[in-house]
Amino acid sequence: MWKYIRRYLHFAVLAGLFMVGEVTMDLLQPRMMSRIVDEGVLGLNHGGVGDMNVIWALGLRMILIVLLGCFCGSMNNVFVHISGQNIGNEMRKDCFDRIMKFSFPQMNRFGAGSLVTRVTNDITQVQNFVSQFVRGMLRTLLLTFGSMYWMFRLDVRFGEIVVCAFPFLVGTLVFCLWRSRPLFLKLQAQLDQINAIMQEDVSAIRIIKACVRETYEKKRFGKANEGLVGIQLRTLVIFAFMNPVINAMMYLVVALILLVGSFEVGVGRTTPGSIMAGITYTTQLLHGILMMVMLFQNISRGLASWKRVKEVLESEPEIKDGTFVGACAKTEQKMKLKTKAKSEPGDEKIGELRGKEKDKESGEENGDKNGDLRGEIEFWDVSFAYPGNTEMVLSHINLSIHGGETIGIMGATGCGKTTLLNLISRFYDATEGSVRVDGVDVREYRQEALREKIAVALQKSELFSMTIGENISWGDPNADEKAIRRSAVIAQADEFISSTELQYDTQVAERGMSLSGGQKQRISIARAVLKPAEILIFDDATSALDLKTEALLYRALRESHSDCTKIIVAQRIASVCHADRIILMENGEISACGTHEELLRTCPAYQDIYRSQIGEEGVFA
Ligand SMILES: Nc1ncnc2c1ncn2[C@@H]1O[C@H](COP(=O)(O)OP(=O)(O)OP(=O)(O)O)[C@@H](O)[C@H]1O
Repeated sequence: MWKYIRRYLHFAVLAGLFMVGEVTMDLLQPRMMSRIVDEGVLGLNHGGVGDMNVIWALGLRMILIVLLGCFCGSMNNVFVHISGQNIGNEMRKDCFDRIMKFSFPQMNRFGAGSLVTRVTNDITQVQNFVSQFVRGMLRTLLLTFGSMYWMFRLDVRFGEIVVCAFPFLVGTLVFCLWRSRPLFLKLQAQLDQINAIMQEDVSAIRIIKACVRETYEKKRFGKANEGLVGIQLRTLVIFAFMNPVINAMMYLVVALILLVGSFEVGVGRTTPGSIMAGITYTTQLLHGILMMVMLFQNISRGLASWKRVKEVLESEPEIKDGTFVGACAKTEQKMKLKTKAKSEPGDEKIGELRGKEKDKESGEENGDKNGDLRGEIEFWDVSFAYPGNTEMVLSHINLSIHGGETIGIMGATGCGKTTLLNLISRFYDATEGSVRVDGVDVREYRQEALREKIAVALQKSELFSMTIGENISWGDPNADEKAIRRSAVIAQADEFISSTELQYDTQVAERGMSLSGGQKQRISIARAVLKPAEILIFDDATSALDLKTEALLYRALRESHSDCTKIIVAQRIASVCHADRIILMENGEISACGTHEELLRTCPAYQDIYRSQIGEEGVFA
């Protein structure tokens, strides 16, 4: 936390200085009151005759002190909040940056609900803790020890009474802190649960309504909410006992001071004004201690929250960046020069691939390792198991995809198609073997450089609450209106967008709730198509489109993106029949590879799929 505090230490120091000013003014007042009573009212120094001049002079000085105290207090608040808010702001930014670098398993480990609680509620608690610490701790300490000092100065016995009460007060505080800290950790964990249920329920509201599960979800949410209330009550009970206990102790101190003070006045060792000042100091001390109670609540909660924020900040991204920045910035000119490389299809053996690699590496220099390659992908004996699992989801995949080639991938659900694609973008690292893009192992790339080469459209379209145009240009923020419209035309989205009143300025509701599944998919495809990438991946991205629209889309794509490597995962033969090669996957392995015609002739599994979809034959003719 010091790292954050250090950046705004100057504000914290200024806050501290103003706090010293404020407390000094507070501590001066009882002394003056005592003099007004003793000298001005009772006239103890003038033979028992009161002195109005003393009352006026000290009264004016007291007003000045109050005003100065007010100014110092206000300035202290300003600087406390500047430092607290800025520290919270920096932490939120750092947490967000860190989360963006998390691998998927890391995301799963924390859970979306917990991450949201940590970045919002937990950081607010830490922010409060810092503010309270800077303001409250210093004030409490100065007020407590300052009051004690002045009580000793007034009368040694007053000081002794307070010193005797002090260990009991501190003991009560420590006890409460010790009992409440684990509860605060539980409180934040319970908030995680509530956030997770809220997120799930809000995004699944349609299915909840459709299945009439509102009552069930209400109960689930209610249970989590009751859990939160239970923990909150347990925490409050601890502090609810603490306040009266401390109050009682302090009133006992006041009573003792009155008792001892009356005796001392009787024997002429002290004055009534000093008793008054002693009681005021005791009240200040009480305020100090009560503030400490508040402070300890915030410290306790803030420390529990800081532990959770620290877990996020200290989680090292599991997927580490390489240094290779690739030749992705090598522009259009190269794109035009590049001739489409469509060599003979077929699996290449690792030995041949390694031989090819050597040839390429001979030309590698100054980061231009991959020379003129664009959109070439190779899988070298790749096997993969999800982190924490031992079962291989992919085994011994050997595949070479040439730049500009169109590859269709088919296979039963759960056979590993998406997993295979995830390895290209390096969302996961291969467990064995290596994946290479443009001749370079994906682990050597800076992730940003690698992913700049790749545009992805998924089956579940993620849209944002912005206009349709902005959703499309999200793929390339520099794209102009013409380019946005062009990609929408390719994605067969222009027609329905143009038919709306605001066209590309139509606002999309959160998560695209205002659009149909097919419309969402087409906008996502337009976004992917717009991105100036070398590899275009469609992971079941056209599943919600009718066959005619899908056929038109792929035809437009073939014309507009002829140089781009295209990988199309689909369940329908109609979606992949025009691909240069179709790969059939079974249980994490490539079971067949060839053109549509070749597979129809030679592959029984493909023939089965074809027969089951025969009603659609007209479309892939
Ligand atoms: N994050 C994950 N952690 C653990 N196992 C996973 C994870 N994601 C997928 N799997 C498992 O990996 C296997 C392959 O999943 P994958 O999503 O690649 O299949 P798929 O062929 O794309 O399926 P579909 O056609 O249904 O989308 C499945 O058995 C799945 O349960």
